[in-house]
Amino acid sequence: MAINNVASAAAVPPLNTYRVVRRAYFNRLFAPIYFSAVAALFYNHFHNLLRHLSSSSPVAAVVPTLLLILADFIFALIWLTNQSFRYRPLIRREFVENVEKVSPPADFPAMDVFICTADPFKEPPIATANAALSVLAYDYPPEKLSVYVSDDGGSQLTMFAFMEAAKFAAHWLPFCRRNGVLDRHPEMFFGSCRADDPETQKIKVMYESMKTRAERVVEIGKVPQEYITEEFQREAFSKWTPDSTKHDHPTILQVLMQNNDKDTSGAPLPNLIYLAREKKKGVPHQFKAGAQNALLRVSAMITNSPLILMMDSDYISTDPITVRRILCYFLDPAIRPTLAYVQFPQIYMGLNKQDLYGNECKKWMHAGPHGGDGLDGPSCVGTGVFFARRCFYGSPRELSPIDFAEMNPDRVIEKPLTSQPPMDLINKVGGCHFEAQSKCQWGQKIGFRYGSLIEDYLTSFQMHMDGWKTVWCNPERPAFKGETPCTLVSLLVQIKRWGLGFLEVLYSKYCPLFIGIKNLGFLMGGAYSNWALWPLSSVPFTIYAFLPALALLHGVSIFPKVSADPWFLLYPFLFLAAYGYEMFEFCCLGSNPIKWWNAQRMFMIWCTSSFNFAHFEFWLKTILGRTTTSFGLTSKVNDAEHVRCYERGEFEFGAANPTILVPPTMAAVVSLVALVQGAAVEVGVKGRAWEEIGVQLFLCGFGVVNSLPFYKGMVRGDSLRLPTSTTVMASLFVVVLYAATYFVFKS
Ligand SMILES: O=c1ccn([C@@H]2O[C@H](COP(=O)(O)OP(=O)(O)O[C@H]3O[C@H](CO)[C@@H](O)[C@H](O)[C@H]3O)[C@@H](O)[C@H]2O)c(=O)[nH]1
Ligand SMILES: [Mn+2]
Repeated sequence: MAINNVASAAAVPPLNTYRVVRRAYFNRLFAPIYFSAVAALFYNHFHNLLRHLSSSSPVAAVVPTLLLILADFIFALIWLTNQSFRYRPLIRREFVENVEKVSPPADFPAMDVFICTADPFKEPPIATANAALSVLAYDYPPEKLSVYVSDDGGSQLTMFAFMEAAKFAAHWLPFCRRNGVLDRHPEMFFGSCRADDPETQKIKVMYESMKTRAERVVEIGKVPQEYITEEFQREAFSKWTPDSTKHDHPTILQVLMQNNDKDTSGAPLPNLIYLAREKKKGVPHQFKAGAQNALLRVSAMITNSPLILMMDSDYISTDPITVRRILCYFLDPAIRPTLAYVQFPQIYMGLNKQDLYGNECKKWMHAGPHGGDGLDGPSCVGTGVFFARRCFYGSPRELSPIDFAEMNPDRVIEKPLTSQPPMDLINKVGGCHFEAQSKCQWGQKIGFRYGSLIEDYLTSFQMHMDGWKTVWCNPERPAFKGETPCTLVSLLVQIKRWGLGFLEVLYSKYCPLFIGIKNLGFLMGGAYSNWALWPLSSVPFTIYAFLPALALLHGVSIFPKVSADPWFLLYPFLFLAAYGYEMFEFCCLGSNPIKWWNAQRMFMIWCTSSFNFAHFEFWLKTILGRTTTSFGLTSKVNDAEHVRCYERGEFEFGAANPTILVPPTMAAVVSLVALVQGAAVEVGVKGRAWEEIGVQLFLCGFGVVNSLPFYKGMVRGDSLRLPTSTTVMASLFVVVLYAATYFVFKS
């Protein structure tokens, strides 16, 4: 049934409600005060600039002032656009118990689930299969549920794991139903349950055998003959020709389970479909966005469900009623017509107690969407998100042109899948030349949008500009949980990719600062701008990490003297108020001050490292006119020693190529040296009044406190210490910087 047909507007029991959080009102009082202080700071900056221009040594004074103006301007822009998220955050509640009163289960809309995976060695197929099992077991009519796996790795190893998962599902689904299991992710369930009754024991044995087989094939790198026992398996594997590679193979589609198959209790099973879209060397495949668009088209030919759940391979569902929960929005006649998607928060497993690396991303992954929800809705984060299929095809008012009538998002397929899907059409739409030949502007006007490594952000931005609205759903029991890199270098590389993705949007014709504010207004446009400006934070953080310290090393004072002077007092006010509010917001979102501290420290490291490298890569790419050629998939296989170190709460630096660690190490070195030089030589030996260089001493001290894990890493004895070569290289660069800035400060 199409969602538009469900429930008439009359006498619908409430499905959802919301309220604005109280701190929004406090912020409306606080923000104008802070804004006035920012304005005063700029008045002071420009006043100083004019003064310096007429001084006797203008270069030494003007250059630092200009850099500080630039840094503070970017800080101010980020603060200003961040107000969008603080203006009207919502708390929502769903009345899941009313869903069946609005629509009987037989009339629920069908749902397709898309799971993306890209490499069996970085994303273990058993984990992806577990993710699929967690959604196959949703508390939802199975004949209305279809799970599609997109395998950009085009690997038999992944398909094999899914064949095993299909066999296991026939036992697992009725087991979960019968026992009211809440954790329907087998690995998680068996990890936390004692399995002392015979039924659970039996199913655990089955699971372990499936896991062993799936892991074994990855270990040996192929599916051995003795594992291929059925004719349909032989047929499926024969779709790989001897010259098939990851980057060159035809479309491979295999239905692994379908509605006319029955589980062990006799109930129908959901559909489970494996897809490896066609790949050819030299034809751009647009990474995850390309995979999702192929899924959109292929699924249109088979089930064309009006609702689509998107999940990454490192993501699992942790609450079986989640589909019913989102129906509280998709069945609400007041919300439904313009609702593009319902986004759930990214909540991660495996974080250490105090979230050492700030992976939770409270500010961006929680405060941001929470605040966006009170405007036109949160931006999309790519996983744990339920879309209306319709939103990929034009604005709510107007359907875009489509390639085939089958792709019409409003086309309803009433009968469950029981026969072979139309392979001629599927080969066509799954083909790697299809988009280039289509007149429908895939990736530009329809489907997931191309042009940024963070397709989720760009796509949702354009959907909002098309007039769609979105919802942030954050239930008490998390609906999804995911994995996140827990090694420092892989995290920094991931953040670099995200930074590059934002820069690709910031410097494109879709720059939210212009087109966003123009189309969506100051608040919503500001919200999208805030995201896009994220990697630009590297400019002020790098300036503040190096400039005050280098100036101090040259004995130059660049800030107002510490005194009761109001121009000086601006500094502590702006610093403490910004930091204080952020910590307060963190705690309001269920975090604590230690996690906040770790997150702010990590953010500085991202800024000096990941975002600077993202800028470098972006400009290199722009100047050389290259398109992005690599995604830098995060590996989900963690080294045990790294994990132990992380769990102890210590930074682990060991990596084959730690260049990405050089800039934060430089910041650590320069802050420490400048602090010692400032306090001991300037104040101690030369007898300079400390008030003159007080702000610089404080900033260096702040840098030192934030760099403590780096100093510890330098002197630690274990194998995951900060490599000496990195420290030496960073120190050499600091010497170069010191020498280079000599001419500025001594001129
Ligand atoms: O060519 C590719 C590359 C990646 N992926 C899939 O994309 C997903 C995300 O990859 P991962 O390495 O885990 O990246 P993350 O940085 O963790 O992903 C986050 O950031 C992405 C970009 O914003 C979003 O799309 C994701 O949903 C979000 O979880 C995974 O399922 C991959 O299998 C593909 O399908 N094809
Ligand atoms: Mn991921």
